[in-house]
Amino acid sequence: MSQAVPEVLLPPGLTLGYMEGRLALAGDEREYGKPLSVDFVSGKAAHRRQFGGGRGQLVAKACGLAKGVTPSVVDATAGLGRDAFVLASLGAPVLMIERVAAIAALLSDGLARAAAAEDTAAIAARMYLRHGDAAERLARLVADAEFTPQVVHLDPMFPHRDKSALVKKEMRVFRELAGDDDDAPRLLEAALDVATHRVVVKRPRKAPPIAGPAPQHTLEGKTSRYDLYVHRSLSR
Ligand SMILES: C[S@@+](CC[C@H](N)C(=O)[O-])C[C@H]1O[C@@H](n2cnc3c(N)ncnc32)[C@H](O)[C@@H]1O
Repeated sequence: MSQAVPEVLLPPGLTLGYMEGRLALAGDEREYGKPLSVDFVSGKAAHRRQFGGGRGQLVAKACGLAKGVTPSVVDATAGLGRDAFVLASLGAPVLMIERVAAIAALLSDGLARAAAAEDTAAIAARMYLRHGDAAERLARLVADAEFTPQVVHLDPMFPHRDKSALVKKEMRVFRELAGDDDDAPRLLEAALDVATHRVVVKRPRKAPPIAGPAPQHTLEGKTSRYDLYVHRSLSR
Protein backbone atom coordinates (compact mmCIF):
# COMPACT_ATOMS: atom_id res chain seq x y z
CA MET A 1 0.00 0.00 0.00
CA SER A 2 1.48 3.39 -0.91
CA GLN A 3 1.53 6.03 1.83
CA ALA A 4 0.05 9.46 1.24
CA VAL A 5 2.65 12.22 1.07
CA PRO A 6 1.75 15.14 3.39
CA GLU A 7 0.78 18.26 1.46
CA VAL A 8 3.18 21.02 2.42
CA LEU A 9 4.44 24.13 0.68
CA LEU A 10 8.03 23.77 -0.50
CA PRO A 11 10.52 26.12 -2.13
CA PRO A 12 10.96 25.53 -5.88
CA GLY A 13 13.28 22.62 -6.69
CA LEU A 14 12.50 20.58 -3.57
CA THR A 15 10.12 17.62 -3.37
CA LEU A 16 8.79 15.50 -0.54
CA GLY A 17 8.18 11.80 -1.18
CA TYR A 18 8.70 8.26 0.09
CA MET A 19 12.08 6.72 -0.72
CA GLU A 20 12.99 3.26 0.54
CA GLY A 21 10.19 3.40 3.11
CA ARG A 22 11.11 6.81 4.49
CA LEU A 23 9.61 10.21 3.90
CA ALA A 24 12.42 12.29 2.39
CA LEU A 25 13.03 15.79 1.09
CA ALA A 26 15.00 15.83 -2.10
CA GLY A 27 16.39 18.33 -4.57
CA ASP A 28 19.07 18.28 -7.25
CA GLU A 29 21.83 16.14 -5.69
CA ARG A 30 24.60 18.34 -7.12
CA GLU A 31 23.25 21.24 -5.13
CA TYR A 32 21.57 19.58 -2.17
CA GLY A 33 23.35 16.26 -1.74
CA LYS A 34 21.48 13.19 -0.52
CA PRO A 35 17.75 13.31 0.33
CA LEU A 36 17.03 14.42 3.88
CA SER A 37 15.03 12.19 6.22
CA VAL A 38 14.77 11.40 9.93
CA ASP A 39 16.19 8.10 11.10
CA PHE A 40 16.15 7.32 14.81
CA VAL A 41 16.51 3.57 14.33
CA SER A 42 19.82 3.07 12.53
CA GLY A 43 22.86 5.08 11.44
CA LYS A 44 24.22 7.94 13.55
CA ALA A 45 21.31 8.01 16.03
CA ALA A 46 21.71 4.30 16.82
CA HIS A 47 25.46 4.64 17.20
CA ARG A 48 25.09 7.61 19.52
CA ARG A 49 22.40 5.80 21.54
CA GLN A 50 24.74 2.86 22.13
CA PHE A 51 28.14 4.55 22.38
CA GLY A 52 27.47 8.29 22.69
CA GLY A 53 28.45 8.85 26.32
CA GLY A 54 25.06 8.80 28.05
CA ARG A 55 24.44 11.53 30.58
CA GLY A 56 27.98 12.86 30.08
CA GLN A 57 26.92 14.36 26.74
CA LEU A 58 26.81 18.15 26.62
CA VAL A 59 23.10 18.33 25.83
CA ALA A 60 22.28 16.03 28.76
CA LYS A 61 24.39 18.04 31.20
CA ALA A 62 22.92 21.30 29.94
CA CYS A 63 19.38 20.01 30.47
CA GLY A 64 20.27 18.90 34.01
CA LEU A 65 20.04 15.13 33.53
CA ALA A 66 22.02 13.60 36.37
CA LYS A 67 21.99 10.44 38.46
CA GLY A 68 18.40 10.08 39.64
CA VAL A 69 17.31 13.33 37.95
CA THR A 70 15.42 13.18 34.65
CA PRO A 71 13.50 16.36 33.85
CA SER A 72 10.64 16.78 31.39
CA VAL A 73 11.82 18.75 28.37
CA VAL A 74 10.23 20.78 25.61
CA ASP A 75 12.52 20.94 22.62
CA ALA A 76 11.04 24.09 21.12
CA THR A 77 13.29 24.02 18.03
CA ALA A 78 12.98 20.34 17.15
CA GLY A 79 14.59 20.35 13.68
CA LEU A 80 15.50 16.78 12.77
CA GLY A 81 15.01 15.67 16.38
CA ARG A 82 18.60 14.65 17.09
CA ASP A 83 18.88 16.43 20.44
CA ALA A 84 15.36 15.38 21.42
CA PHE A 85 16.17 11.75 20.65
CA VAL A 86 19.33 11.83 22.79
CA LEU A 87 17.35 13.23 25.73
CA ALA A 88 14.51 10.72 25.29
CA SER A 89 17.05 7.86 24.98
CA LEU A 90 18.30 8.89 28.43
CA GLY A 91 14.78 8.63 29.84
CA ALA A 92 13.43 12.19 29.57
CA PRO A 93 9.89 12.79 28.30
CA VAL A 94 10.39 15.22 25.41
CA LEU A 95 7.79 17.28 23.59
CA MET A 96 9.16 18.56 20.29
CA ILE A 97 7.80 21.65 18.57
CA GLU A 98 8.71 22.42 14.97
CA ARG A 99 7.23 25.25 12.92
CA VAL A 100 8.28 24.26 9.39
CA ALA A 101 5.63 21.87 8.07
CA ALA A 102 8.00 19.84 5.86
CA ILE A 103 10.45 19.31 8.73
CA ALA A 104 7.61 18.41 11.11
CA ALA A 105 6.44 15.85 8.50
CA LEU A 106 9.92 14.27 8.36
CA LEU A 107 9.98 14.11 12.17
CA SER A 108 6.55 12.56 12.36
CA ASP A 109 7.59 9.88 9.86
CA GLY A 110 10.86 9.19 11.74
CA LEU A 111 8.95 8.92 15.01
CA ALA A 112 6.46 6.44 13.53
CA ARG A 113 9.31 4.22 12.30
CA ALA A 114 11.04 4.46 15.70
CA ALA A 115 7.77 3.45 17.40
CA ALA A 116 7.55 0.36 15.19
CA ALA A 117 11.14 -0.81 15.82
CA GLU A 118 11.98 -3.01 18.80
CA ASP A 119 15.10 -1.11 19.91
CA THR A 120 13.52 2.34 19.83
CA ALA A 121 9.81 1.79 20.61
CA ALA A 122 10.16 2.65 24.31
CA ILE A 123 12.11 5.81 23.46
CA ALA A 124 9.59 6.91 20.83
CA ALA A 125 6.83 6.44 23.41
CA ARG A 126 8.43 9.28 25.43
CA MET A 127 8.56 11.63 22.43
CA TYR A 128 5.67 13.85 21.39
CA LEU A 129 5.47 16.20 18.43
CA ARG A 130 3.55 19.39 17.75
CA HIS A 131 3.66 21.42 14.58
CA GLY A 132 3.57 25.18 15.13
CA ASP A 133 5.41 28.24 16.36
CA ALA A 134 6.76 27.44 19.81
CA ALA A 135 6.71 31.10 20.88
CA GLU A 136 2.93 30.93 20.54
CA ARG A 137 2.35 27.33 21.62
CA LEU A 138 4.43 27.13 24.80
CA ALA A 139 2.10 29.18 27.00
CA ARG A 140 -0.95 27.29 25.71
CA LEU A 141 0.63 23.88 26.39
CA VAL A 142 1.17 24.83 29.99
CA ALA A 143 -2.19 26.61 30.46
CA ASP A 144 -4.01 23.55 29.09
CA ALA A 145 -1.89 21.26 31.32
CA GLU A 146 -0.94 19.36 28.18
CA PHE A 147 2.76 19.29 29.10
CA THR A 148 4.63 21.09 31.88
CA PRO A 149 8.30 21.45 30.97
CA GLN A 150 10.91 21.62 33.68
CA VAL A 151 13.41 22.44 30.96
CA VAL A 152 13.01 24.17 27.60
CA HIS A 153 15.75 23.37 25.09
CA LEU A 154 16.40 25.86 22.28
CA ASP A 155 18.71 25.43 19.30
CA PRO A 156 17.72 28.13 16.83
CA MET A 157 19.52 28.37 13.51
CA PHE A 158 22.49 30.66 13.86
CA PRO A 159 22.30 33.21 11.03
CA HIS A 160 25.17 32.70 8.58
CA ARG A 161 25.29 35.78 6.41
CA ASP A 162 28.17 34.23 4.50
CA LYS A 163 26.60 31.51 2.38
CA SER A 164 30.00 29.88 1.73
CA ALA A 165 29.97 28.96 5.41
CA LEU A 166 27.60 26.15 4.46
CA VAL A 167 29.63 23.03 4.84
CA LYS A 168 27.33 20.12 4.21
CA LYS A 169 25.16 20.03 1.14
CA GLU A 170 22.39 18.22 3.05
CA MET A 171 22.14 21.14 5.45
CA ARG A 172 21.38 23.49 2.55
CA VAL A 173 17.92 21.92 2.19
CA PHE A 174 17.39 22.36 5.88
CA ARG A 175 18.58 25.96 5.92
CA GLU A 176 16.45 26.79 2.89
CA LEU A 177 13.37 25.55 4.73
CA ALA A 178 14.07 26.80 8.22
CA GLY A 179 15.57 30.21 7.39
CA ASP A 180 17.70 32.07 9.91
CA ASP A 181 15.50 32.05 13.03
CA ASP A 182 16.11 35.76 13.54
CA ASP A 183 13.19 35.84 15.99
CA ALA A 184 15.03 33.72 18.61
CA PRO A 185 14.84 36.49 21.30
CA ARG A 186 11.03 36.22 21.24
CA LEU A 187 11.26 32.45 21.67
CA LEU A 188 13.70 32.81 24.57
CA GLU A 189 11.21 35.10 26.37
CA ALA A 190 8.38 32.62 25.83
CA ALA A 191 10.56 29.77 27.11
CA LEU A 192 11.60 31.71 30.23
CA ASP A 193 7.91 32.23 31.00
CA VAL A 194 7.10 28.52 31.14
CA ALA A 195 10.18 26.46 32.12
CA THR A 196 9.97 25.64 35.83
CA HIS A 197 13.70 24.89 36.19
CA ARG A 198 15.81 26.16 33.29
CA VAL A 199 16.03 27.21 29.68
CA VAL A 200 19.07 25.98 27.76
CA VAL A 201 20.22 27.51 24.49
CA LYS A 202 22.67 25.84 22.13
CA ARG A 203 24.97 28.25 20.29
CA PRO A 204 28.08 27.95 18.14
CA ARG A 205 31.01 28.14 20.61
CA LYS A 206 32.08 31.67 19.68
CA ALA A 207 28.65 33.16 18.97
CA PRO A 208 27.15 35.81 21.24
CA PRO A 209 24.21 34.79 23.46
CA ILE A 210 20.70 35.42 22.14
CA ALA A 211 19.74 39.09 22.66
CA GLY A 212 17.85 39.52 25.93
CA PRO A 213 18.54 38.56 29.53
CA ALA A 214 22.09 37.33 30.16
CA PRO A 215 22.60 33.61 30.84
CA GLN A 216 23.65 32.72 34.40
CA HIS A 217 25.94 29.86 33.32
CA THR A 218 27.60 28.48 30.21
CA LEU A 219 28.82 25.01 29.33
CA GLU A 220 31.39 24.77 26.56
CA GLY A 221 31.91 21.85 24.21
CA LYS A 222 34.30 21.45 21.28
CA THR A 223 32.18 23.23 18.70
CA SER A 224 29.10 24.37 20.55
CA ARG A 225 28.20 26.00 23.82
CA TYR A 226 25.12 25.93 26.01
CA ASP A 227 23.86 29.11 27.65
CA LEU A 228 21.87 28.28 30.78
CA TYR A 229 19.08 30.44 32.13
CA VAL A 230 18.07 29.20 35.54
CA HIS A 231 14.49 29.84 36.60
CA ARG A 232 14.35 33.10 38.54
CA SER A 233 13.05 31.54 41.74
CA LEU A 234 15.90 28.95 41.71
CA SER A 235 18.76 31.29 40.83
CA ARG A 236 18.77 33.18 44.13
C1 LIG B 1 19.14 24.26 14.23
S1 LIG B 1 17.61 23.51 14.01
C2 LIG B 1 17.46 22.45 15.40
C3 LIG B 1 18.18 21.15 15.26
C4 LIG B 1 17.84 20.19 16.37
N1 LIG B 1 18.36 20.64 17.65
C5 LIG B 1 18.30 18.80 16.10
O1 LIG B 1 18.92 18.20 17.00
O2 LIG B 1 18.03 18.26 15.00
C6 LIG B 1 16.41 24.75 14.39
C7 LIG B 1 14.99 24.33 14.12
O3 LIG B 1 14.12 25.09 14.95
C8 LIG B 1 12.98 25.45 14.23
N2 LIG B 1 12.42 26.66 14.89
C9 LIG B 1 13.04 27.86 15.04
N3 LIG B 1 12.25 28.72 15.71
C10 LIG B 1 11.10 28.04 16.01
C11 LIG B 1 9.91 28.39 16.69
N4 LIG B 1 9.70 29.62 17.19
N5 LIG B 1 8.95 27.45 16.83
C12 LIG B 1 9.13 26.20 16.32
N6 LIG B 1 10.24 25.81 15.65
C13 LIG B 1 11.22 26.72 15.49
C14 LIG B 1 13.49 25.68 12.83
O4 LIG B 1 12.44 25.59 11.87
C15 LIG B 1 14.52 24.55 12.69
O5 LIG B 1 13.92 23.39 12.19
